[in-house]
Amino acid sequence: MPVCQRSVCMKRVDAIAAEIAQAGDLHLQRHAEQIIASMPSGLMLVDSGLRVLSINLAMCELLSIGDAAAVVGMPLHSLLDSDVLGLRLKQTLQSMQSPDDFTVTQRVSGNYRHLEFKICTVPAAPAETVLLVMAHDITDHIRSQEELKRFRLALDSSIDAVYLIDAEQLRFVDVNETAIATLGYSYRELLQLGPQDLKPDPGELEKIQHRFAEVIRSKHKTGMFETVHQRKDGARLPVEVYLRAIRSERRQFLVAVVRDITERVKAETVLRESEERFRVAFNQAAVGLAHVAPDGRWLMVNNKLCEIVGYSRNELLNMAFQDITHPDDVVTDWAIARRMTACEIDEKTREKRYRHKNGYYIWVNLTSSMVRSEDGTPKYYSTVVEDISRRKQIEEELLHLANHDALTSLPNRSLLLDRLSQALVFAGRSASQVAVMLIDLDRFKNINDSFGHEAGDKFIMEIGRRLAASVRAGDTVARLGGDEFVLIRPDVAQGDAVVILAQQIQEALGRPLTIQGHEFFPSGSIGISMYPKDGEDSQTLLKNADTAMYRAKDAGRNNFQFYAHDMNSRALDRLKLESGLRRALERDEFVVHYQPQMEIASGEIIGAEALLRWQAPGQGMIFPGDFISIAEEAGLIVPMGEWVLRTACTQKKAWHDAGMRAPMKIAVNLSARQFKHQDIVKVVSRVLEQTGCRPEWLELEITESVVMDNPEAAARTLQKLSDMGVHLSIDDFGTGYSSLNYLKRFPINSLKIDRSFVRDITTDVDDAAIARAVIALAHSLKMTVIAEGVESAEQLSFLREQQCDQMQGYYLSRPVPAPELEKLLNATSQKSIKPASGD
Ligand SMILES: Nc1nc2c(ncn2[C@@H]2O[C@H](COP(=O)(O)O[C@H]3[C@@H](O)[C@H](n4cnc5c(=O)[nH]c(N)nc54)O[C@@H]3COP(=O)(O)O)[C@@H](O)[C@H]2O)c(=O)[nH]1
Repeated sequence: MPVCQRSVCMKRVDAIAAEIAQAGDLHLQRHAEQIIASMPSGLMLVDSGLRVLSINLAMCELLSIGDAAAVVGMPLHSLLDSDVLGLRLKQTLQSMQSPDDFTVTQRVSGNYRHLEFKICTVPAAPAETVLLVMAHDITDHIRSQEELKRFRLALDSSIDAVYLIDAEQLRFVDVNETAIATLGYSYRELLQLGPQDLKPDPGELEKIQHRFAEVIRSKHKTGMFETVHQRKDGARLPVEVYLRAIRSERRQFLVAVVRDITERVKAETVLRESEERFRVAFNQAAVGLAHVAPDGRWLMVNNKLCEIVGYSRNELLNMAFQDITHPDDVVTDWAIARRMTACEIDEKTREKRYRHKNGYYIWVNLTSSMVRSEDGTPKYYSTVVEDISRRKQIEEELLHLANHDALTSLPNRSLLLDRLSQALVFAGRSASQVAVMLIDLDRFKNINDSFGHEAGDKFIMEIGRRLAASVRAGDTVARLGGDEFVLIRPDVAQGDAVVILAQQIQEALGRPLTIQGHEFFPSGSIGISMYPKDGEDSQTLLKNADTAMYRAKDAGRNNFQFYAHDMNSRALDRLKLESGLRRALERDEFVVHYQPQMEIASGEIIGAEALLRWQAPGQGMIFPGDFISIAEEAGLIVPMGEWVLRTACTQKKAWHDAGMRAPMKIAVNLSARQFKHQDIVKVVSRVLEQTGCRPEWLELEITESVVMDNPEAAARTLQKLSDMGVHLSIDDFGTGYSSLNYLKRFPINSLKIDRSFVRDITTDVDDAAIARAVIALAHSLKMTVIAEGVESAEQLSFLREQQCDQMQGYYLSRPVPAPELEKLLNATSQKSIKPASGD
């Protein structure tokens, strides 16, 4: 029952008692009984013996009495669990004064009920004292009081300060114990204050009003912010405030739950300071530092790393590590990354290369480890980068010093032996030869003795330069000391190549040399040993080359000697052949023979190939197979080739002018060296002009390797020749690169099926298939196709069946001198081809 309602009832108990007293005889007073019965509160009259005189229904309900009449006259204690009421009634009878209200707990139907009792004497009954007992059920009231107490206790126990704020007055209406403890004000003091009084900073009132208004207007009526409160003692207190707007009794309140965040702010400050310290240390570290994402992107880089790789921070943060890593190192980096991701390794240190922004590579020593989130997911690689370019450079310089001769910078003995053993291993596997040349300068001691060591050093340095310039990539020139040099040529196919090399070395050494105003004519004695013939290990080969070198010295210096005698005689033969070739042009010892070419369908001779022969005095006819390669290597092919071209063009013009039966075109072979080292376009146009031969009468035969060496340059040259009207043919087709791509790009008129395919064309299915394919290919590219080396009717018949356009070979005629070709043309019926005589 609410407090006010109870007090109304309790006031009325006196009035009721007075009313009853005025009625006179209590026992018979019907009026008094009526009054009691009609009251909503529990009422009963008790006599001085504490027996029930009268009881109303409300009291019966409170005491759980079923029949009111049955209890009249019964002692009061039989109706109640507690004897508190009895005691109070006795005290009242003794003192004749009404006691204060008191509460009795009565068990009713298994539940406890709290009853508030009021006792009053009925003053108008002198003969016998009668007491009026009034009771109310205050169980609900007590329960809600307890709930309120519990709630208050909970509120006061909260670690957060809680304020109930009157939003209009901006005053605290209530606060909890924590608020009191936190701020240092008493409860009363706080109720005199408002939220603005807790703010140390000026202008806070407006801010608070504004913020409160926002929360009140907001949909969820809540808000949260951080601020600083000031305690009573002036200390500042960082807080986090959760606000909720509530309305009660038509007034607007705000509940503020305020959490002290001093520790959190301290922790954040510590963290911020720590991060700042880390940032400064990270950026100013003397080594490069970075965080790299699992996909390789740079996430964080310090100043030193930027300095090492030459990129700005922003540039790097838009790149990945692989963008600036040497291609050879990227694979290793990813392999390590994979192992780290799989937790196989925690950390890895390695040396690798980054490409500096300026394009050059730098060596770094890199240590990386993986940083993972709490659940183990890879977050980033933490990387430490140290620039070791200088160290690497020093290492390289030391390595160079350890392996090279200080005067000439050529490899020294140690590196020479290393290279030689590598060359021997390779040659052993590929069944090739290795040449070891020991070069000893002739009379070098005289230079040293006569002109001093400075001149001697300059002399040696120049010789070293000349030797190094005379060799090709893959060769090694080393200085053993003094005036001794060694040259290694790996992968030698033929001994002839070594002879040429020895000649080149002699030539290079022999060029006059001026030092300190004196002219010298250097020369060297060269000893040559060959792997595997003259030894299978480095020491033996060097020893034998040394022996051969002494033989060269004995033979009068300035010459070369092979360790194996048969090589010397072969070298001698080759040298003889070469010097013979050099004189052959001047001495007019070359002749050109012509081999006719026939159109298969018509049997008509439509062309002839010009083929060079050498009539060396006393040696009979020498065929190109024996001298063309030497002429190529010695560079003699260029004047020889031009001579053949001129001779063939002159012959063709002569046949034409004489009105004779003659082949329509003359085919001339062009060597690779001619094609590359001569302005062949100029040579051909000059020869055509000088001889009067028409361009369409001339066909130039080139091999696949000639054009494939430098396809771009070859395409330009061939186009110019083709534009002149000269025919172009690919010789020995199928034996070289056979790149079909160039066939489309070059202005080629015909393909020549190599005679190695024609030889077994009727017996070997593969050769037959190749021939068929070449014919089909040529036709599809609108080229004519000619088969060379046709020696039999069967071969010709096969080619005819396959619609090969032309043929050339002994079956028609061997290459013959011009007059014989003329005879052949005149004598032979062009429809009935018979083998003809020739060389
Ligand atoms: N750069 C130059 N190369 C030239 C020149 N003259 C010739 N050569 C090249 O020398 C190679 C050998 O030529 P040769 O000894 O003259 O042989 C040619 C023919 O005699 C031979 N041939 C022709 N028909 C047959 C045959 O039925 N059977 C058979 N066994 N041999 C035959 O083929 C050679 C022609 O070949 P090709 O040039 O490929 O058409 C040779 O590679 C010549 O090219 C020159 O002046 N400059």
